[in-house]
Amino acid sequence: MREPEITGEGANKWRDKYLDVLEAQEQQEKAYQGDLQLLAKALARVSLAAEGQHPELDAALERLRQSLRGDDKHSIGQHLQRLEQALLEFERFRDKSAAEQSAALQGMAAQLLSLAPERALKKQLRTLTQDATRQRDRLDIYPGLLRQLEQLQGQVLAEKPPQAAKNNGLMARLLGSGNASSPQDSAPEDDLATPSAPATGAAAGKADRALFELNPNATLRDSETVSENLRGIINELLLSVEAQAIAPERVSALQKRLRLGLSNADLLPALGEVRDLVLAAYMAATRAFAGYLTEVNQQLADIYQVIEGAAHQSSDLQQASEQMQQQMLSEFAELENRSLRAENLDELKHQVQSRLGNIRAALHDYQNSGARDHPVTEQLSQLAERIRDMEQEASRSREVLEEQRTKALTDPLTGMPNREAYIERMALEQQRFQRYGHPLTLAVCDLDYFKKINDTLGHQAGDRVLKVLSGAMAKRLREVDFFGRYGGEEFVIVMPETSAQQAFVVLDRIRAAIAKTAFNYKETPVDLTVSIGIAAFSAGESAESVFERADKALYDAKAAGRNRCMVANGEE
Ligand SMILES: Nc1nc2c(ncn2[C@@H]2O[C@H](COP(=O)(O)OP(=O)(O)OP(=O)(O)O)[C@@H](O)[C@H]2O)c(=O)[nH]1
Repeated sequence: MREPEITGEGANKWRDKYLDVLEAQEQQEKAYQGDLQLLAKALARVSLAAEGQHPELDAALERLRQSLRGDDKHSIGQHLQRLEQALLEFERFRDKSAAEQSAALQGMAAQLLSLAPERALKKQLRTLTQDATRQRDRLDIYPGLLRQLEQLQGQVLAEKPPQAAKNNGLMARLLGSGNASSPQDSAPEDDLATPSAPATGAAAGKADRALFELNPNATLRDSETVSENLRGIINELLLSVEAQAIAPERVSALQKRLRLGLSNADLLPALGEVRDLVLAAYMAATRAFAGYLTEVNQQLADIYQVIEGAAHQSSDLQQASEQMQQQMLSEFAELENRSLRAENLDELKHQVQSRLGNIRAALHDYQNSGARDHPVTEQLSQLAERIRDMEQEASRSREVLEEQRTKALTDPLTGMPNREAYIERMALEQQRFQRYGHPLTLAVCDLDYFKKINDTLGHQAGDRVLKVLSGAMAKRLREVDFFGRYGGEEFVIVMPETSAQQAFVVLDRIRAAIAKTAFNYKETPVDLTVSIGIAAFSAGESAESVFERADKALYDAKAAGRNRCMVANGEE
């Protein structure tokens, strides 16, 4: 068959169309080539900018650039693959180096904190440390943090004469080097009457600022003794775990060594001993509980066996038995389930006890269902007896756990609730505040010139003051108020159903009473005053934010001359 002939006009039309398409394609290709070149240029620039981070990454980037220039026979695809590997390696390296930088920043901040700078600087240093911890993956923040640290360092060092910093190196302060207090240290900082009693020695004079620093170049002399602060911390640690119960001789030997004063050579072994005692206490508790659970399991297995045997008895009995078996199986399943979900020992024990109670009730029902005359009943009643014993044991364990919990929430020095207890109580009060909207006020209270008491009368006197003062304040508050030690010489007071103004009236009365009270330490009068910052919760406000405002008000009270209460701005 013949092809239809294309006329001259038709042929022209097709050619024009073809030429148009060809031109459009050529332009597209040109544009594509242009984009490709721009992309290659941009990639080369970016790769140059990324240089200097890590040697392997640099090498991979160089190869990529060569390939982009066409100097390399390998394809870009191969180089990109290698680059990806180098980037993964770099990411690991970057995380590690971020962690190291963060640790170094924190270490530097800790050193400055150990020089006991004034409150505002101390606070800024702590914030900086928190920032370095919270955002440690963000390398871009480090230059800013370093600049901040540099400024703070300048301010701290301007505050502390370099001489004092040099003579009282951190390690020396930690260990109470035996140097006499420098005149700067013992000079009164203010117009408060200086108590007439002589300082109780250099160790006591400097102990207050002790912080532990690992300094590989520190020179240690055997005559140096561990500062009172460190001793206090170790003692508190021993008191707060059950070490006394499991290794009383080791604990009293360690306490004796601490009382007599540790030489530098003894310091590390003593810390090792503390670590071992704490671990031993923990392991003993874990072992005891594991033993208890094994016993529970054994009991449950015994019960199950007896019930299974009973399942083949008379039909009435069999029905009762099957019913009980069902109940038991579901109790076992529930026990297993809840044990897995339990978040702490206390909860776990509670679960075990309540499940055992259910199993016992099921046994009781079974015994009352006509099974009394059956020989298996005797076995069951023996088992029930044993389960009762176990329940009593579980209840005793709960009491012990409750005691431990109370200990964990109590500050061992003052016997007052500690910061953990404050956090717990605050969360509760905040929930109530959100639900009912009744006024809720927080106050932060700080002893004035406490460092001077430590410096002039010694650390033990300081401890005594903290104890007496906290008792004096707590007893003047209502039952519903919360009073706790937040840390150091700082206390917190949570006052439900109280506005900032009402809190001011109460707390200012307490402040005045403290200022008027004659405190004595070994017959030496001690002037005690407190400054208090007060802030009331406003709708939707977080506990941290209220604390910050109360703390700021406390700063203001200090700055305005101390021995006063101040309400946070805008609440008067
Ligand atoms: N004895 C004793 N001293 C402590 C304890 N905790 C913190 N300190 C000391 O309390 C002192 C607080 O000193 P600073 O923060 O300078 O405050 P301050 O001397 O009270 O001065 P202002 O608060 O500005 O009036 C430091 O010397 C700490 O070592 C403790 O448990 N016992």
